[in-house]
Amino acid sequence: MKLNEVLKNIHPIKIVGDAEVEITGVNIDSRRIKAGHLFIAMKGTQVDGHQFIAKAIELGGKSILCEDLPEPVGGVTYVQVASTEDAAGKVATLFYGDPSRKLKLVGVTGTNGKTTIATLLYNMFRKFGHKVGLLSTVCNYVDDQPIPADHTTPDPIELNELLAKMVEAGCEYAFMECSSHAIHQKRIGGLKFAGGLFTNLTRDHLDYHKTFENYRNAKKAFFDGLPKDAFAITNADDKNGMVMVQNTKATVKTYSTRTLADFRARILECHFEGMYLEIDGREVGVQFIGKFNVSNILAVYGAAVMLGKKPEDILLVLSTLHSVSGRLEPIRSPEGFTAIVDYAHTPDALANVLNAIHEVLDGKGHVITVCGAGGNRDKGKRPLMAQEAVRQSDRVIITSDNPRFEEPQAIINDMLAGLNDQQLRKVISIVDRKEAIRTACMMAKRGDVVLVAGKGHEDYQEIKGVKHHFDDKEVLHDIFKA
Ligand SMILES: CC(=O)N[C@H]1[C@@H](OP(=O)(O)OP(=O)(O)OC[C@H]2O[C@@H](n3ccc(=O)[nH]c3=O)[C@H](O)[C@@H]2O)O[C@H](CO)[C@@H](O)[C@@H]1O[C@H](C)C(=O)N[C@@H](C)C(=O)N[C@H](CCC(=O)O)C(=O)O
Ligand SMILES: Nc1ncnc2c1ncn2[C@@H]1O[C@H](COP(=O)(O)OP(=O)(O)OP(=O)(O)O)[C@@H](O)[C@H]1O
Ligand SMILES: N[C@H](CCC[C@H](N)C(=O)O)C(=O)O
Ligand SMILES: [Mg+2]
Repeated sequence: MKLNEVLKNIHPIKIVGDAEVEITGVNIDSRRIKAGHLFIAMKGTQVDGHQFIAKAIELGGKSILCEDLPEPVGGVTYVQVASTEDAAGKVATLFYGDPSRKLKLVGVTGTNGKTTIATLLYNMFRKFGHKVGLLSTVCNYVDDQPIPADHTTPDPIELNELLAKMVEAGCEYAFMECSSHAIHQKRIGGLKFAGGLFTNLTRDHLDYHKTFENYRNAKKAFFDGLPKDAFAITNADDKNGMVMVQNTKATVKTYSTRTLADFRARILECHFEGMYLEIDGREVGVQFIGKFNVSNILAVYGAAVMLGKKPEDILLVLSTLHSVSGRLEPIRSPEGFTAIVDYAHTPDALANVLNAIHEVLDGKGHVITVCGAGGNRDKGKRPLMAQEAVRQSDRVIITSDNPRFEEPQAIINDMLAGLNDQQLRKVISIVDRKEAIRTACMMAKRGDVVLVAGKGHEDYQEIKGVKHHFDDKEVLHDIFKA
């Protein structure tokens, strides 16, 4: 492909050299440059990619997209733009054949529920007989082929490469999570969305966005960017639900478990095995628990309706779907208590999961919670998470999540600092996560619930840059076998 073909959707300030040069690849990371690639130099949060331009040329890069023109090297073409961050997605999309226009792409954003909703939509549309793609925190899929994910939303190059693979595999639909980081860094730039979904907004990632307002605006930018022929489905029960869609060109639809909305549901009955719901006047049994999952299910239902599926067919498939890996996943112990592995890693998610557990327990058992908080992430949420855990549990064991480059005990101390003397009486702290889970299981009696929160599907614990194998579910199964 020729360089000028991938520049069609951007407005270069200046081009130095041959714009007709053939390019064999596009990359934002100099370390991945191969002969003939276009290197896009981006100013990141850690380093300025411009300092790797020489390295990219040394590795065979034949063209450079940048904001600041360096001293030119013969035989290399330079394209200057105002923002490489803005250009990267638009360029990558054209290089990969504009894949998002060749399938129906639906994005999900919000603080909690993205993985759940995107995965349920993926499972549902496969059950409808379509080939489907999924981009999510847990794993990416090109039809039935899993491709490991290390971000919630991949970088613009990997993202378009994956979408192109989906198109090539014959996928008609793709469902993806759009994290606030990704929207803010324009990783999704240049993509054409058929629809967007909003879940909810509570505090997270303030380490990155600094203020709640910036965080909200990052999410809102996704809806601002949707085209006229897309749909925007928002949660009318969330304070920020209508804010999200106030400037969108897309067709707005709402869902609610409480007020008037386009898509509505209420709980008729609930057990640990699932719930009976009434959705838009029809009854359906689902294999999920928790009020927040009713919202997630409604978002899925609404998206399927907007994608042209019939309500009765949607409900039939919904009743066959089950919980997403590490999201409210129950494991029964031989002693007769229930362990629940969940990915709740924000104060709000913890509160919701504990609520869901109490809805089912209905006062007939104790709740023992094991939780921690991730290192090198939002510190402000730590004391709040401890408070939420204590508020709705009989005992709490505070432990390590992914300490990353922080001291595990220091993170635990930040959590404990949120508690008063009376609250502290319910709490013990054990740095070693395996020991913490084991201790919780020793405390539990028949009918109790042990909630193991924070890591969900993760099969590692990240300590000082190294990912050590660790899997909450595996630890529980080992304890139950012994
Ligand atoms: C804070 C953050 O979001 N950082 C992301 C960002 O990196 P950055 O801008 O900091 O990059 P940088 O390290 O400063 O480098 C600048 C540029 O120089 C390039 N470079 C760098 C070194 C080199 O030798 N050569 C080279 O070319 C880099 O490729 C980059 O283009 O852009 C990169 C490419 O897209 C991401 O991989 C990187 O994710 C980091 C690893 C990360 O941990 N991100 C997390 C916080 C994240 O994105 N999480 C969200 C949401 C999670 C959630 O909602 O739960 C996610 O979508 O996963
Ligand atoms: N609609 C919801 N409202 C509140 N909490 C939710 C909701 N859905 C899921 N949760 C809780 O949040 C946790 C994370 O859910 P999920 O992985 O679906 O969210 P996510 O938005 O993908 O998170 P991440 O930002 O880490 O990718 C779940 O384990 C559950 O505890
Ligand atoms: N994708 C999120 C998930 C965090 C999950 C939790 N286990 C942690 O490590 O904090 C993040 O990177 O902030
Ligand atoms: Mg996710």
